[in-house]
Amino acid sequence: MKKTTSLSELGITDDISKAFFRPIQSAAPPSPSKRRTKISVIGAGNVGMAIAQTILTQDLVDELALVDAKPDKLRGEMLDLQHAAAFLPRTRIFADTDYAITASSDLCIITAGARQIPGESRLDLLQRNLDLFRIIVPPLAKYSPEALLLVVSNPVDVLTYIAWKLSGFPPNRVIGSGTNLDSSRFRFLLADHLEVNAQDVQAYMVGEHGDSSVALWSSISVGGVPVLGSLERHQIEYEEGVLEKIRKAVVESAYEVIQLKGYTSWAIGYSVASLARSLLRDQRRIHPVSLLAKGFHGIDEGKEVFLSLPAQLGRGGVLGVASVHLTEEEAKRLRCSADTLWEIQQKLGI
Ligand SMILES: NC(=O)C1=CN([C@@H]2O[C@H](COP(=O)(O)OP(=O)(O)OC[C@H]3O[C@@H](n4cnc5c(N)ncnc54)[C@H](O)[C@@H]3O)[C@@H](O)[C@H]2O)C=CC1
Ligand SMILES: CC(=O)C(=O)O
Repeated sequence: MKKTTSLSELGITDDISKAFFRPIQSAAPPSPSKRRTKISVIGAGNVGMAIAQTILTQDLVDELALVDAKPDKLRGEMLDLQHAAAFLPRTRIFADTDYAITASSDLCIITAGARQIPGESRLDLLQRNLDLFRIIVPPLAKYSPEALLLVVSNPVDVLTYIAWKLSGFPPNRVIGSGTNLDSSRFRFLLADHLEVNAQDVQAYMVGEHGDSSVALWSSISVGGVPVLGSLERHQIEYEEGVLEKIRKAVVESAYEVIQLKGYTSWAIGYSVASLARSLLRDQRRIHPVSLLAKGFHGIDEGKEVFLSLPAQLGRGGVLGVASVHLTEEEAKRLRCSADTLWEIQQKLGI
């Protein structure tokens, strides 16, 4: 791939900066212990670029590396972002088809791969994206052995398991974006219905990022007030059918966007940038993300599946799983999701 045209390539040397700035007397070089933070985004498609641009506007890193298999598209995307430099916090952006540019990343975000066409489920993408992950994950692990891996490509839960196996990383450093997005959709629908701000609604979807995701009704609160308890106190009846309709609306919202515009991108961009912030800035915030879920809520210890549960995220990756209460029905649905994913994984031979 052709390199960015820099001023030095045009024969303009770094010495020129001396015409503008002279060092102060007795200045020491920058401290070697002050490391620059770096994120690599693999896949410069709709999702990868939405994530990249959200990361840039939120000033999350010093360096952003982009990798894709299509060199022209990749260079075009890189230049387009670089041309916004005058309006953005200073971030060094570079791109290549060679994974060497991802070296020493703090966080690698994988978005490469096939996406659903209308009518396809996320699980339908598995075989195509499994083959890609065999190409993508080993070099990422080789060039950034200390990095956190954040998987976005679908089906995200099974691919997070695969990334864990292929990387050899400890499970706390391999995370799937999971139901962080589904939970945002859930909060939006609830906030819209209740006419409140979605940021004041605490509500989690857990389990598979997909058709079998589980809504945790008992833990929904608005401004700290538990919603179901409050309805009961005011003797407002609600029906299980209504709750299931809202859950279905969350699940179907991705299909609707794909039907209408061909893909989803903006919401996943913000969702992943929020995860990147919690991880790299050690925010210790709780996010529902896909993690190694065996042993939680009755999921068999022998079943190595990745599913979303509310987890505390920080610089070390997954710091812990929140002890949220699940009703017996919710736990049963979660175990059902785990069984489905486990059966799929058994057939992969990984
Ligand atoms: N987890 C989630 O919540 C969400 C996941 N997704 C998933 O994200 C993935 C990407 O979706 P889009 O960006 O819309 O697709 P896209 O088709 O726009 O982009 C995919 C990119 O991957 C690149 N690619 C293919 N093989 C590669 C390789 N070996 N190395 C590097 N790059 C490679 C392609 O050149 C393309 O630029 C899909 O699997 C989609 O289902 C999408 C939205 C939300
Ligand atoms: C495509 C997808 O996984 C989503 O938007 O939820």
